[in-house]
Amino acid sequence: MTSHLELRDISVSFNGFKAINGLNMSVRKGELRCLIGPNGAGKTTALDIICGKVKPSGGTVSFDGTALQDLEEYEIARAGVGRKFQVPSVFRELSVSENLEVARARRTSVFGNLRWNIGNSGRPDVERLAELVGLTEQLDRPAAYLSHGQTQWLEIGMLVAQDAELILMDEPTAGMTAQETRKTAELFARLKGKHTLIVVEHDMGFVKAIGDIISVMHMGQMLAEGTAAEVEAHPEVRRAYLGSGGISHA
Ligand SMILES: Nc1ncnc2c1ncn2[C@@H]1O[C@H](COP(=O)(O)OP(=O)(O)OP(=O)(O)O)[C@@H](O)[C@H]1O
Repeated sequence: MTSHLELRDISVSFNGFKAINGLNMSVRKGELRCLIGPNGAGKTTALDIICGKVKPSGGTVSFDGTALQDLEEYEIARAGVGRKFQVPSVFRELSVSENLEVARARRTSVFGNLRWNIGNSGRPDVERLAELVGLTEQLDRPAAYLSHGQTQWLEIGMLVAQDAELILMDEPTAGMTAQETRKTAELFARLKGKHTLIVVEHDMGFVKAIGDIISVMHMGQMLAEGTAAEVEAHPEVRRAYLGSGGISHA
């Protein structure tokens, strides 16, 4: 099967330091890929490259056959790539439904949200989006009053409302309670298949709960890929995590 997203021989330097050094990664359409690795491995930078926040000094990023590496951030967003940052970018003074409306208005597809059969008919669409991300009871609440977990779900709902085909997330469960983390795993299971997801995570319990294939980065390169059992047993992965409490404390 041809890949949906393909990073080939990507390099990035910051002031002469090679943060990414010959990175390769292929992700299939509809896949939920977890990206793990010790601190400083280059995971966040890899997401920054895909969404255009950081430009590679070498290599190519291909998404659905389109070369992204030379496009501007807004052009990459328009091509269907959505990024969720660690600090959510919701409008705190607007209600949940207003935030979802704003995101729907930013949608690039003229056919409505085909992935979820969410069309152009107004509030019922917003209600369906809120249901998807578990915020039905909060529809009329200002985003400022949401819990930390609810705010993360709202931002994910906004990416769905924009019809982002590829959703990139950096540590989405950081700061969440155990119950919120569980609900997030359930949400990701619903999104998988309809969207392609790349999730950078340190919580191995969460990674095991959601991921099919796990990619392990180390020193700006791809060290290993496989199931949780495969990467945990991989000698080089074990070596990379030496001194950091092991992969379970990634
Ligand atoms: N804007 C920048 N300027 C200089 N160095 C940077 C910049 N961004 C990242 N780096 C360096 O590049 C390397 C990779 O950073 P990155 O944040 O991608 O790693 P990470 O795997 O996401 O780490 P963590 O798990 O700690 O978030 C690190 O050594 C980091 O200090």
